[in-house]
Order: sequence, then C-alpha cells, then structure tokens
Amino acid sequence: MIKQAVVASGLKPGLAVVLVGEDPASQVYVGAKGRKAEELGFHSVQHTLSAATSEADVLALVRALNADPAIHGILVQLPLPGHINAAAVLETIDPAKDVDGFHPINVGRLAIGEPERALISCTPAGCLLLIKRAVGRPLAGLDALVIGRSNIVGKPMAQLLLQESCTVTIAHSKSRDLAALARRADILVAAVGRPEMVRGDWVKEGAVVIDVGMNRIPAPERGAGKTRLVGDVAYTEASLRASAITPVPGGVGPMTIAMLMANTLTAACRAAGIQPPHF
Ligand SMILES: NC(=O)C1=CN([C@@H]2O[C@H](COP(=O)(O)OP(=O)(O)OC[C@H]3O[C@@H](n4cnc5c(N)ncnc54)[C@H](OP(=O)(O)O)[C@@H]3O)[C@@H](O)[C@H]2O)C=CC1
Ligand SMILES: Nc1nc(=O)c2c([nH]1)NC[C@@H]1CN(c3ccc(C(=O)N[C@@H](CCC(=O)O)C(=O)O)cc3)C=[N+]21
Repeated sequence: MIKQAVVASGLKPGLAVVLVGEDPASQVYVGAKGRKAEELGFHSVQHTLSAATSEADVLALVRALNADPAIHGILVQLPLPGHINAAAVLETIDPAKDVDGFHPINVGRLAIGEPERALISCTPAGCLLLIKRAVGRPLAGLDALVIGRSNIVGKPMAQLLLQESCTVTIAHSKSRDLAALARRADILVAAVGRPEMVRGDWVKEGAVVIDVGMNRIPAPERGAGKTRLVGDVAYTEASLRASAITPVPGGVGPMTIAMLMANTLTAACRAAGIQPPHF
C-alpha cells in the first residue's frame, strides 16, 4: 500500500535515524526501520553515535538534518543516555520532519483536532488503522479504554480515539478496578509493559483488542537463558472473546514501522507541495 503510494508520488522520501549508544533492543528496531525504508526505495541514512556523545553534538546533528533537503523525516531513537535531555533534542527537530510525532507542535495539533496538519506518533496511528479496519464502520459512540498514559503511546492513542468520537477512558497505575473498566470497553488498547496483565475475562464479548506491549520474558522451555516476546494481553484467553485481536510479535510492532514510512512519505509530499496519500 505504501509502496504504490511512493511510486505514485514520484518522490524519493528521505529518512534519517539517529541512534545514540549501543542498546541491543534499539539496534534491532533501528535496523528494521532502515531495511524497510530501503525496501520502499527511500533515501535512508543511519547515524550511530557513541553513548558518550554530548548533548551539543546530538543537537548539532539534528540541526544539520533539519537543513538537509534530501531528508524529510528525522527519528531519534529513544531512550537516550541519561546525560542527554530528550525533550531538548525532540524540540530541536523541525516539526515538519518529526516523523515520530513527538514535537510539542505535533502533539498540540493532534490535541486541538488538526491531525491533518500534524505528524502523528506511529504506534497509536497504526493502532487506529487496525481498529478502524476491525470495526468496519464509524467508531463514534463506542466505549474505548486505553491502559497507559505515556506521551508516545497512551495519550496520543486516547486523543485519536476521541477525535473519532469514542467515549474514551484512560487508565494508569493509580486506576482502580481495571478489570471492570475493561469489561465495558468495545475497544481495548493495552500499552503498559506488563506481561499478560489483561486477562481473558476482562474482555467484553466482541471487543477489538490491541496489544501494544513488548515484554521479553525468560523462556526456559526454549533452553537455558532464552527469552520470548509477549504482550500485555493474555492472547489465547482474550482471543476467545475478542472479535479481533493483535498478536505479539507480528501485530502493532510491524504496523508501527509501516506508519513511520507513511509519515516520511507524508512529510516528503508536504515538502514538495503535493497532497499526501490517505492511509
Ligand atoms: N509496538 C511498538 O511499536 C511499541 C511498543 N511499546 C511497548 O508498549 C508498552 C508501553 O510502552 P510506553 O507507553 O512507552 O510505557 P511507559 O512505561 O512509558 O508507560 C506505561 C504506562 O502504563 C501504566 N501502568 C503501569 N503499571 C500499570 C498497572 N499495573 N495498571 C495500569 N497501568 C499501569 C503507567 O502508569 P503511570 O503513568 O501511572 O506510571 C504508564 O502510564 C511497553 O511494553 C513498550 O515496550 C512502546 C512503544 C512502541
Ligand atoms: N524515537 C522512537 N520512536 C519509536 O517508534 C520507538 C523508539 N524511539 N524507541 C523504542 C520504541 C519501540 N518500537 C518498536 C517498533 C517496532 C517493533 C517491532 O517491529 N517488533 C516486532 C518484534 C521485534 C522483536 O522480536 O524484538 C514485532 O512486534 O513483531 C517493536 C518496537 C519503536 N519505538
């Protein structure tokens, strides 16, 4: 779908990914983003900086990328090392190139109901596409529960569902009786980071369940020291009641990467003064 849109646009979108430090999980994600960008015929560059790089040097790189006309999207992989102020880095990215949608300008445009002028955080944008596809009709009036209130997933997810006129509840670590809140939800999004916290009997019959969680847990059955990836939802139990549910792996993660590519194409179209495709 994105490939055809790239060809139709006649553009060569440029994506720059900045990785500071050697976190192995981040290396895996950044590698996956670069491969997908190349597969789609993007101009793809990766800047890998040592964990000891100063904040000033990271800011200087971001400013250089802001000024580079071949680059339409800039992603600085999080988390950053502790001595670097992440907010300062994110706010230095040109909002028009902020394909993560983390800059306060883009967050604000989403919050005031102007998503068509914003770039929207990839994970919640991908979740919304999956939800719309599963529901197959307008979401207006449906009860949605988002568990998690982070700036990168929970809050923008809630904003997007509100924009679709859902009745949105946001739950977090201080919420009481999550199970009761979940049982009312036609749309249930779990973005917590706790393995299989959402049980099958929390799921309303026919609900759409989106599992954002990525938890690596020990898997001794695979051999000593081995791990496996599980979500925030007990998949097998929940799938008996849900009308649609995303697996982990193979669900929201790959969709997030696809939305990053879509945002980069959108940014390239806007820079060229042409109408971006609608996904
Ligand atoms: N698939 C993908 O592309 C992505 C996946 N992820 C995954 O999604 C998960 C969430 O990520 P992220 O939003 O960054 O995480 P954060 O750690 O920033 O946020 C977790 C949220 O869950 C809430 N929470 C923690 N414990 C509970 C609990 N017992 N009951 C209810 N709420 C709770 C926290 O509440 P409080 O605010 O009160 O502390 C917080 O709001 C992680 O597993 C992460 O790996 C993240 C980004 C992208
Ligand atoms: N600036 C920034 N933007 C991000 O979007 C961002 C980030 N920092 N930091 C980390 C989180 C996490 N994230 C994932 C993306 C894809 C998968 C993904 O494709 N996962 C595979 C499995 C991968 C595996 O096996 O480990 C799957 O779910 O099938 C996972 C996680 C993006 N993030």
